[in-house]
Amino acid sequence: MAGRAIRTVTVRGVTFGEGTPKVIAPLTGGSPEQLRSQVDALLDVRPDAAEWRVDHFAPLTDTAAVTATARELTDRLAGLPLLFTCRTRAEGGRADLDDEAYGELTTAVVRSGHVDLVDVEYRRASEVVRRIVEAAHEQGVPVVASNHDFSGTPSRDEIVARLREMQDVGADICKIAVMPHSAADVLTLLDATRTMREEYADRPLITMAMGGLGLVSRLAGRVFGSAATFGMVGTASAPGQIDVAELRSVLEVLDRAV
Ligand SMILES: O=C1C[C@@](O)(C(=O)O)C[C@@H](O)[C@@H]1O
Repeated sequence: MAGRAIRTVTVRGVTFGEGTPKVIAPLTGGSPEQLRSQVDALLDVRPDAAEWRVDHFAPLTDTAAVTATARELTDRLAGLPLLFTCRTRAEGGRADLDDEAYGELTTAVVRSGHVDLVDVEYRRASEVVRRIVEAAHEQGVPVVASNHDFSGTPSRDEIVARLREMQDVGADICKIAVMPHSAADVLTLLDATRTMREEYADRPLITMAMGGLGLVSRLAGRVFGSAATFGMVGTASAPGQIDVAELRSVLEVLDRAV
């Protein structure tokens, strides 16, 4: 698609920002055992990357346990990139952490060297965001800045403004998820993605409208400018995700046509 030249992001041989949108599969296990069996299921369908949604993990505040588990997951994923995500309640996740605790956990895991990419909710306290981004970049870990609106869909200009703010805080990839209540909302998300990609983005974007109405936005990244899409292996981490295998086959159909 048309657009500005962007700085692609490559981790473990997977490049975000060129070619077919990359498929990321979430791991939502509550214990190391559950996570192990999710990884095994995920390896069978080979997404491009895995996301550890640590907010589903029971000993969330035990940094040593989280870090040890990150290491185990990375080993077990056998070369598949791992995105570390602590999704707070404010953004639709389960982590009941204040901004300081969120920052401490995320920074510690990044510094451990056991994750390949890190999600940072860019609307947490600016000092906390700055510290995580700095730690990640010192460690050579690309930052996926994120924002989620589970209640509705902001205007096109507001979505674009948020994605630009993410670039300003030093994100390497900028991600936004919104909840549509109409087909017009889905179009708003897609138009914001296209506008950002064509006019302002100098790095990869990941965007989606959630829920059944928004599913089309999870499939059409190649056309509108989203570099990745989340697909599930058994358990979804957000409404509207479909199975990795189905997702891949639709992406391939679209890819052949574009
Ligand atoms: O940010 C996102 C996107 C997401 O919310 C989705 O809608 O697919 C799923 C989350 O696990 C991930 O962290």
